[in-house]
Amino acid sequence: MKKNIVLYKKIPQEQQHRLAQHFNVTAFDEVNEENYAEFIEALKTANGLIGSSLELPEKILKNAPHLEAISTISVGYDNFDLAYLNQQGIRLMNTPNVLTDTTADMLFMLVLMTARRAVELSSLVQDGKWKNSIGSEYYGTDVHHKTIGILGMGRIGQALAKRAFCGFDMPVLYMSNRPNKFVEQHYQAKHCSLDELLQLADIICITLPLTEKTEKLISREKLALMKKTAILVNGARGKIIDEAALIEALQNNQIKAAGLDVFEQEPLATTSPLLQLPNAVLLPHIGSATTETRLKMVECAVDNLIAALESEPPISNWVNPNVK
Ligand SMILES: NC(=O)C1=CN([C@@H]2O[C@H](COP(=O)(O)OP(=O)(O)OC[C@H]3O[C@@H](n4cnc5c(N)ncnc54)[C@H](OP(=O)(O)O)[C@@H]3O)[C@@H](O)[C@H]2O)C=CC1
Ligand SMILES: O=CC(=O)O
Repeated sequence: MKKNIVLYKKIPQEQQHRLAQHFNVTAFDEVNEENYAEFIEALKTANGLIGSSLELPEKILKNAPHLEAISTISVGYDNFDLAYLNQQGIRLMNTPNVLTDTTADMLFMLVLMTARRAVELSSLVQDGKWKNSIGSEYYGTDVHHKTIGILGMGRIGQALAKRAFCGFDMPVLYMSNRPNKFVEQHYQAKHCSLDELLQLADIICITLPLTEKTEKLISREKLALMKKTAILVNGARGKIIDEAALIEALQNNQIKAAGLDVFEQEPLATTSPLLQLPNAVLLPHIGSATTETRLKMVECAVDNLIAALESEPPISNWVNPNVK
């Protein structure tokens, strides 16, 4: 007999068809206020879940007493309570690797956009305000040969270090749980403490996961350590930065600029002071958002769910393999 699964994201037809060959699928393009009760009802018989961009804490998953596996279409899994999943014996799978290069490309784009003031200057053209050759008040900052500081030297951190060192001749500093021989040998990267990195780097990029240890890691005190000319780029999770403190630092020109793909609350509120700041470049969480990569992520997540519900371990991309 087929197992029951709930799909809570719109995915390509072909991939939904693959799921339907293996499972009874209850599908939601997204979960919202209107279909929330229906979603909770579907959880009651669900053996598996697949989707992304939804907080699924214990109080929601309690409605799913038969749940065996969750396949998230993302590499990050901070929207789940891992301790609860472990306690309940629920397998969690994610989609690492397939999005690494695309996310690193986006991060480097955000570095360049922020340093070269791309949004601000593009709007001059679009608003018909480009009348003369631009003056020094609009000059940007060089990126090549500047020191990049990377927080978290995992898959995306390494791909970013490669772009910075090989493409832009940038000395690389990094902060990670442990030294990484590969980046030290190939990109001459130097392992340092968080405080050292914040004091020395010209461009600081966050590629850490959101955990209890990294939440608000970039606090008011840490922002105060950065150079006045520093650029801060976050392509990981918004809650790693104290956003109110960052807004103040940008308003007071305590640091030069920030490039943000992620925010404490998403979508960003239309009342956020960040929207008024010319020295903030804001993107709507698009790290992996290319047609090719999003398709690979869905394919990977579908494979993961089929394996999690139909195979014996070892299973790829298993976040909590301690759960049998
Ligand atoms: N903007 C977007 O659209 C996207 C955002 N992301 C975000 O990027 C994050 C990173 O992805 P990825 O590179 O694949 O993940 P990885 O797990 O490969 O890399 C994370 C790195 O951070 C290190 N780390 C974790 N906690 C700490 C800490 N407290 N101090 C220092 N280092 C730490 C890890 O070390 P160790 O292995 O020792 O724990 C690891 O090296 C994801 O978790 C996700 O949140 C990812 C894709 C797209
Ligand atoms: O934010 C995206 C992810 O894959 O994690």
